[in-house]
Amino acid sequence: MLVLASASPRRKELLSLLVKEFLVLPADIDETPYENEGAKDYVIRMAVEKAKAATLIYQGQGHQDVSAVFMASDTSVVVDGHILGKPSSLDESKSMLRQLSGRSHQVLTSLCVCNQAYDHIATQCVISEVHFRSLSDVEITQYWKTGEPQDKAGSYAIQGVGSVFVESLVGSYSAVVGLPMFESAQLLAQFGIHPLEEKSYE
Ligand SMILES: Cc1cn([C@H]2C[C@H](O)[C@@H](COP(=O)(O)OP(=O)(O)OP(=O)(O)O)O2)c(=O)[nH]c1=O
Repeated sequence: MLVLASASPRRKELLSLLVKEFLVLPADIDETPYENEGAKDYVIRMAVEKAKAATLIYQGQGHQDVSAVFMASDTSVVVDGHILGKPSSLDESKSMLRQLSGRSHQVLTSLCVCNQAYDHIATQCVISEVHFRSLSDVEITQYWKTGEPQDKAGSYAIQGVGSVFVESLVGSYSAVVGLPMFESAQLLAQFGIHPLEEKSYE
């Protein structure tokens, strides 16, 4: 059984394109970066912690499948070395989007796939470069009212209305949305999960 350690509907939707059956177990972890922690180290640590937390929940639920595979991811927006998570207020959203206005930023999405014994842990970090046009304060406030920025890293969604801010993207679109498809397939293959070889597609 594959277990997706995530509360993100985007991740569930994207993974369902690769794997027909999997269990979703959201893992609640402390997402505070360590002091001076680099963005790449941070997103990888987050994915590993989410995956490990899911193994504990899985075992606590009494599942007996020792061959279960766990997968988790983390997406952060990085500008001038600052990690932007999800905004908790309009003020925070304004501050984030003003920082992103009229320039480029990076979106880092990590992946962790592991087994229950943790003797096989595969990780990866996908970095994409996104360029925003200049944003006015009025549209930032209007955007907040759409409800879209609230649960998104950096306070925007490239797959939603936020797409009107995005002048260009160099990298992986699916990674920015929350789950890098190419890299996910590669890591899952290390654990014997091969999307296009599943019999259910025949
Ligand atoms: C930049 C960007 C982020 N996002 C989302 C992806 C992630 O769901 C979210 C970043 O927060 P995360 O902490 O990576 O994920 P999450 O809390 O939503 O889910 P979980 O930790 O349980 O897996 O922002 C978009 O949907 N579109 C975008 O363009």
